[in-house]
Amino acid sequence: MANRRGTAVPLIFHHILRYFSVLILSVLSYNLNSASDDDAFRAGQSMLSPVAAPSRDVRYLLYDVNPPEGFNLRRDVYIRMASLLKTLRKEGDWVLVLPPWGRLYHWQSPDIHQVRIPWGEFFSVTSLQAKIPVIEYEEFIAESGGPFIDQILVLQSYAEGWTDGKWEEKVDERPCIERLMYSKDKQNYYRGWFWGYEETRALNVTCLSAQGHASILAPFLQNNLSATSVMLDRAETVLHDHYAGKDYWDTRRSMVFAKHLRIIGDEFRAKYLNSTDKQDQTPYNEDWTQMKNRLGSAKGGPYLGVHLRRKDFIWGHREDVPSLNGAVKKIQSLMKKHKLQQVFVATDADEEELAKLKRMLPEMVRYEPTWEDLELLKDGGVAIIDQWICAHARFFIGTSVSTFSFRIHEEREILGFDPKTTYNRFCGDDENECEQPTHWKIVY
Ligand SMILES: C[C@@H]1O[C@H](OP(=O)(O)OP(=O)(O)OC[C@H]2O[C@@H](n3cnc4c(=O)[nH]c(N)nc43)[C@H](O)[C@@H]2O)[C@@H](O)[C@H](O)[C@@H]1O
Repeated sequence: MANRRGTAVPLIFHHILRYFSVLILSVLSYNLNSASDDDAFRAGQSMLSPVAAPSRDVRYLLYDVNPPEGFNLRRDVYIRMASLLKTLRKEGDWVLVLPPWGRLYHWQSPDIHQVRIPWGEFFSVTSLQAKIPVIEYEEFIAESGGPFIDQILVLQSYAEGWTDGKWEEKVDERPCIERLMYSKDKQNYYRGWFWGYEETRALNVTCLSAQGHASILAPFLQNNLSATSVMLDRAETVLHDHYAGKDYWDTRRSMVFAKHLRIIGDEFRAKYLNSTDKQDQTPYNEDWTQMKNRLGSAKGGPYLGVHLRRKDFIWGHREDVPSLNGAVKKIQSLMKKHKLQQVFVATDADEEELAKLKRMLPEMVRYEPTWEDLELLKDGGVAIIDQWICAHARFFIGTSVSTFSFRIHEEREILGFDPKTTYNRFCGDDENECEQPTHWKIVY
């Protein structure tokens, strides 16, 4: 119920905003009607900027990611943007605008509205705010006075690749290499995907070749631009400032799952897997800044946790992904080895593979939401519940190079599990060297 209320308010808000933005756009288009060429348009822009001056000297950093990228890579890009924001704030009052969730390739549940989803439906925004200032996109629209983004910088690599085969960190404004995903409307504003907010427009779009860690963009944003709101598109182009360092872990720890999702996961654990925080020694503190479970202190619930990535991972016939037969054999041997009677399986397998899996592994426990649950939680919420349950298992095994599995590793690291129980993956049936995942030790 809480979730229903949570979505209803932004929807009304959205309609009001849509009304006002259409009004603003019509007034502006009337004023700018005479701007026939680009120069006149830009001259008009500086006099009549539709972005109302915010009360303080705030600058907004927005970002988006390459459309085919999935949920858990996007969570990783958030960490990179958080580092950039931290660097930017050394010289200005920058705020990170959270890109609404939606239209993700993997979120294929039919008949469910999955666009313009605020971060608050999946994560605790107050927890994020304990690390850096963030606001939801609709707050940005309200605060900045309209659905306009001053400047979009589309990040790209260098057309010429690495110079002399040498890795060098650099940033330069360059002609766009790929066809832009933005087009001009009648008023000469740029329209684009903008997370499903049809009324959003950008005033300017240019391309920036960037090679290096996220914070190399800071001097360019601080010194070369006067825009109040800047959006980095293809933000995954830049790397982590310091992967798995203290700052990385602080931001990662601040990405606390929304409470209603954790509660559903906990109730499921208690009901079907005989697993509670007390018995499992996985205490959780709502305030992530106060949470520091010693590595090895968590015991975990009496079940094996499995993340079995299928769909696009098997279509490519990758050699590091097992057949269903191979996966079931490994699961059974792990259950025997660790004396576990139950196995929880998180998977994106299709109906046909699921039916096979159920036949081969009848004891398998899965979180299967009803259509009503799914409508409320969305594919992203269900993915988080699956991850939460896997994160609490006594022993976990995931899928090679899946960021879905990586995020479970991190969650278990935060909960204080012995790394031996976490950094495990399935091997392909014919894989000769089956290297296991790296242990990225938590840093406080
Ligand atoms: C090939 C690459 O694969 C990468 O996927 P990978 O890292 O596994 O992980 P994700 O980026 O999360 O993308 C996989 C998506 O598939 C669904 N999914 C996968 N496994 C499960 C599961 O066990 N339970 C539930 N509920 N949902 C699952 C979920 O929507 C998840 O966000 C993509 O991020 C890249 O963009 C690219 O497509």
